[in-house]
Amino acid sequence: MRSSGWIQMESEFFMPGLVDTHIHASQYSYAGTALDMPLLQWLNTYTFPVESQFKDLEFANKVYSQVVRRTLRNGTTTACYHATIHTDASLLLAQITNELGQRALVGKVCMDRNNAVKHYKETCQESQEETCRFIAELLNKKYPRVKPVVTPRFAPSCTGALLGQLGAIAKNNNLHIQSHVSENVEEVKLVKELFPESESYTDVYHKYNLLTDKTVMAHGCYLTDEELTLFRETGASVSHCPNSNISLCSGILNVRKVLKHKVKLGLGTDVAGGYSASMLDAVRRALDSSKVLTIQDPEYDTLTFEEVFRLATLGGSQALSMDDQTGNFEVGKDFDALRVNVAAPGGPIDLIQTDEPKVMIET
Ligand SMILES: Nc1nc2[nH]cnc2c(=O)[nH]1
Repeated sequence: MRSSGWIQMESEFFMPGLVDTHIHASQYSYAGTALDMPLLQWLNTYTFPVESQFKDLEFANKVYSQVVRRTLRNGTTTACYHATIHTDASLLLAQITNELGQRALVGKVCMDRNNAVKHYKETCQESQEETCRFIAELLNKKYPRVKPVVTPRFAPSCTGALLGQLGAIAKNNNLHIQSHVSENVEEVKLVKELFPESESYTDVYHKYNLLTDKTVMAHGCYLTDEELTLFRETGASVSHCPNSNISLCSGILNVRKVLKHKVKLGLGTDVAGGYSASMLDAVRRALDSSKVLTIQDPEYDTLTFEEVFRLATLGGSQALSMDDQTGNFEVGKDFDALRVNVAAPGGPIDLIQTDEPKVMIET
């Protein structure tokens, strides 16, 4: 066997663990609520006030333990997490993922601009110093599967000075980077106003050395051909978060266009913009979104189930530059696997005699 998606048995099979390339652990407490506003208002009204509570380590411990347990139960063996601006709570999230056995990238969020909720931001210097402390303390723990990821929240929350410092920190420590890009029309317009010298939203990150082959950017609904070319050239990837894109009425990512540009692509739940912490839900929403594009344009080549399954596994590991360790059952990788029993008593599946499991092998 060279590389395989499924290993088949009677009513049970193993499949590669699911890879969530974008999830806000700190937003889990209000997942499934508060989806009545577009992105920028939603951040100011719900998200920032909730995230500011993570200064309280007891609260952080409660929410982070719940979200890691829940995502593991949902089959997420690898997750790329946004925490909050609080270093100690972010270290706690890393500790919890390590203890519960999830492979994870954990990011202490950086933001030195926030006019709406003034107490939920750092100075540029604090953000830089606390990021360095977060990285040093986390690396010092030597967790085998949990690593830090440099996390500027998104361009509107950061000054150019902070973005530049974070680009340098990531480079000097050879670290992953995560952020958001081109999620919503109003946000793209705001970035143009805040960074008039940049050619595009993507160019803002590129200018500050934040686009590398270890960068994952969430959403990208409005990326132009030129921006996707920049992603391709730098090796940066896109995290497609269909539940969130629909729930916040942000837009619909044209996955075919991203794939045509040969940009690495994974799937994300984007809790709590996305109301579900399940990657199975992300698979379903990705298929639904693709079908909406086909309804709008019958020439649009709808994604297949097999393609979306791949995005949720190997595609995600490629997007996180972890495909040397996980994503499928290729010899030499770690065995991040889900054991699925489709005939489990009381389970959600009714097996009909003619049902045949589909065997997918990728070589
Ligand atoms: N969906 C989403 N987009 C963002 N852009 C900046 N911050 C966020 C966030 O928390 N969620």
